[in-house]
Amino acid sequence: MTNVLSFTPTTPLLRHLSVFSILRRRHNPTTLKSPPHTLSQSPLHCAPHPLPRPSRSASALPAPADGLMQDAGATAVVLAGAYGLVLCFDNLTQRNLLQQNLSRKLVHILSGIFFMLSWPIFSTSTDARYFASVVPLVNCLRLLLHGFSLVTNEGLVKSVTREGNPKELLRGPLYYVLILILCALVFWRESPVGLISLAMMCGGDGVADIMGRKFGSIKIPYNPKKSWAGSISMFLFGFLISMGMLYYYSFLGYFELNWIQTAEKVAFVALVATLVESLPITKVLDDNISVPLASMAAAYLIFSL
Ligand SMILES: C/C(=C\COP(=O)(O)O)CCC[C@H](C)CCC[C@H](C)CCCC(C)C
Ligand SMILES: Nc1ccn([C@@H]2O[C@H](COP(=O)(O)OP(=O)(O)O)[C@@H](O)[C@H]2O)c(=O)n1
Repeated sequence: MTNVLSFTPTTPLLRHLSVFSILRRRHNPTTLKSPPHTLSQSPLHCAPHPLPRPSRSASALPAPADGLMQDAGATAVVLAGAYGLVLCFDNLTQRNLLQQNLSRKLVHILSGIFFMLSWPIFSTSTDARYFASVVPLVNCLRLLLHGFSLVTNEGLVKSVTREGNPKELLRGPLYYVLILILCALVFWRESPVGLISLAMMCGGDGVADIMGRKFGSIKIPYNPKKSWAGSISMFLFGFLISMGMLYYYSFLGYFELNWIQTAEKVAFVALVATLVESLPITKVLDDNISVPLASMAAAYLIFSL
């Protein structure tokens, strides 16, 4: 199998791989007629492996309806997961088993990571990304309703804000879900750019807060609100979670990676994200916007080389 990380925008958006068709392919070696493509590079789209059309029994639904059912079900499952995650941390915070700040950060870290992990359960349809984007969109509406106090939900506010002020929902958390929507729609499962950017925002920035608050006695010279411990954690966890996510998608057959090159490129993106996160610009630009956007730009450039 050619071991190259490569993507191409020229190949039309062929049928995307879903975890089921990949597992079917993996466990049915006879269908793997030829090694996957080696493609020219571009960071926007990878042409999925040539997939044989799955054989369908006479009683099976026609492909579009089948995909529609799968995407509708996946959307319901991920929506329930999102609601359950926040409810779980709400309970832990309400029972004072978890500090509010830590609860918010764990929701920050886990929401995006679980969201990315869920993408392969959606169908191979080119519309699957729109179904997946419904989840952060529903949460966006939820944050708006609660942020403007049109609806009250103590638990959500307590598990997702710093001081328990509903208006806080209209900043960090809202930008966070908007970035989830952007990455799902623009990059989806086809490109490492979205996965790496979300890993930096969720894993890197989230862990930086936890480690920085706990061990951040030595501050960064140009930003006394940030610390070396926080920034080093941002780099390390942003890198590790990005690589882990790329390995997950590689295992499922979405990417073929040259791991040495990929590690070097992801390290570069993690460095850029860490530098941006350390800047004293939070009052002007929330780091749930600056970190993922800087990561997208850096990842797009470095994966184009
Ligand atoms: C607390 C959050 C952001 C705050 O960021 P910061 O200001 O501390 O830098 C995250 C808010 C998460 C949101 C309420 C729920 C998002 C759920 C997500 C769209 C889907 C998760 C699905 C998965 C299966 C659990
Ligand atoms: N690089 C970093 C990031 C955060 N932190 C610590 O984490 C706290 C919250 O960081 P932040 O303002 O970036 O929080 P969010 O905007 O990510 O919620 C900071 O006030 C620091 O105590 C750090 O020490 N070093």
